[in-house]
Amino acid sequence: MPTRQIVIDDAVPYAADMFGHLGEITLLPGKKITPSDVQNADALIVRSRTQVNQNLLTNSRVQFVGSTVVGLDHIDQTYLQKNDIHFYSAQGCNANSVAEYVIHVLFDLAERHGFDLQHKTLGIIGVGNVGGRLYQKAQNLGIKCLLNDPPRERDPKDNELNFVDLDQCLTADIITVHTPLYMSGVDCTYNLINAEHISRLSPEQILINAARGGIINEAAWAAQPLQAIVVDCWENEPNIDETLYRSADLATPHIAGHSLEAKIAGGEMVYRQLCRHWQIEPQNNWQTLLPPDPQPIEIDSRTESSQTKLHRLFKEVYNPYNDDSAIRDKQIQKVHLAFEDYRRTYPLRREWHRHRVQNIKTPHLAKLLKSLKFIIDG
Ligand SMILES: NC(=O)c1ccc[n+]([C@@H]2O[C@H](COP(=O)([O-])OP(=O)(O)OC[C@H]3O[C@@H](n4cnc5c(N)ncnc54)[C@H](O)[C@@H]3O)[C@@H](O)[C@H]2O)c1
Ligand SMILES: O=C(O)[C@H](O)[C@H](O)COP(=O)(O)O
Repeated sequence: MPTRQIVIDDAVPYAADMFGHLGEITLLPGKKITPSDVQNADALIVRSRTQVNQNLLTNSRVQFVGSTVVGLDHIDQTYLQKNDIHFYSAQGCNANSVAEYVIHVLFDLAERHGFDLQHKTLGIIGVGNVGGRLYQKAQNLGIKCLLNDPPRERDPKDNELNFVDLDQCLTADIITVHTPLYMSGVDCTYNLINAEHISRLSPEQILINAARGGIINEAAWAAQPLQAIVVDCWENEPNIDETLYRSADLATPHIAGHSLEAKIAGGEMVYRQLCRHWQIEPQNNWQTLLPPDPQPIEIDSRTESSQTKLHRLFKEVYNPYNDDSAIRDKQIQKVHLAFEDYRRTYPLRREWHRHRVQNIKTPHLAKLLKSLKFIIDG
């Protein structure tokens, strides 16, 4: 049998080590994969920056497409299905990474604006893999939540949670969206939070988009006085809107899902699916290449409040403002240029469960950290 050819987005970590025993690997920047690159490929492994459609695949022999991310707006699934091309998407691979990003942001906003998160309500629009994990974490932290997810609410079998309608959810102190980007249909999410909704928000409210640009009306959002505007996902990335960018309290370049664990999980889920598709036994030796866990973190202060201690801990683990300042510039053209480069060379970020915390003297905090999946020592 001729050696199989596999084209992979070079932003998939450990791709050659993971997929190398399945065939001949060609690594390319996701945005630059062309029809000629995939013409003789048997499998195509992408992230979100490759538009997978007829233009790309019409003359290729690709029979397997794997997307190592969650969003599906870059994939023409109808075309793949019509042409009997097996498609697999790593749904949920980065849910924890995004949920942790939002919690880090909440703690930072609480410190900057001097409020206690337990006195705030969090409105979660879209309660799937990301929204569901965020809800769990928020509950563990004693944050009251309002949940909005009409598709789940309509499902008679899905009765574990209480949902509210969008208008009710938009009364929360802090609102965060975690839906897919649907351009049409009964659950259309494009402009889901429209100018009318935004005009009714108060200056004390906070609005976060770490899902997809376009779910929130950006022109109205930029003009509305709010306590904080947090944007990770933008329309027309990387050429993001300057007015919204200058209005944002935190502007990150679509990295909420970019923890190392999330990127590896996405690649591994697709890898194992391709092994199943080609009936080849998966191998694990690439896992020996993973970086060691971070150094343990000490928390030994009995004086500060739990929230302050937690906030110090969270900042030590990850500070989203570093991802803001990394590309911030007075000239928007420089921000546009830095946006994609920074994402492709994103610094190492480890999820909470890779961190050990030691010397905790307050049992309440130890219990709370365990519920948030930090590893507690002593
Ligand atoms: N910023 C990032 O790095 C990042 C990372 C992961 C995912 N995302 C984005 O976040 C989205 C959600 O990710 P996920 O893994 O939770 O997906 P998911 O499919 O598990 O969850 C999406 C949820 O949204 C709900 N939903 C659909 N239409 C809705 C509507 N009109 N109103 C309210 N809820 C609606 C669905 O019922 C589902 O429960 C993804 O589609 C992706 O675009 C961004
Ligand atoms: O769709 C997703 O999973 C996320 O938006 C993810 O951050 C996309 O990652 P990218 O391919 O843009 O690096």
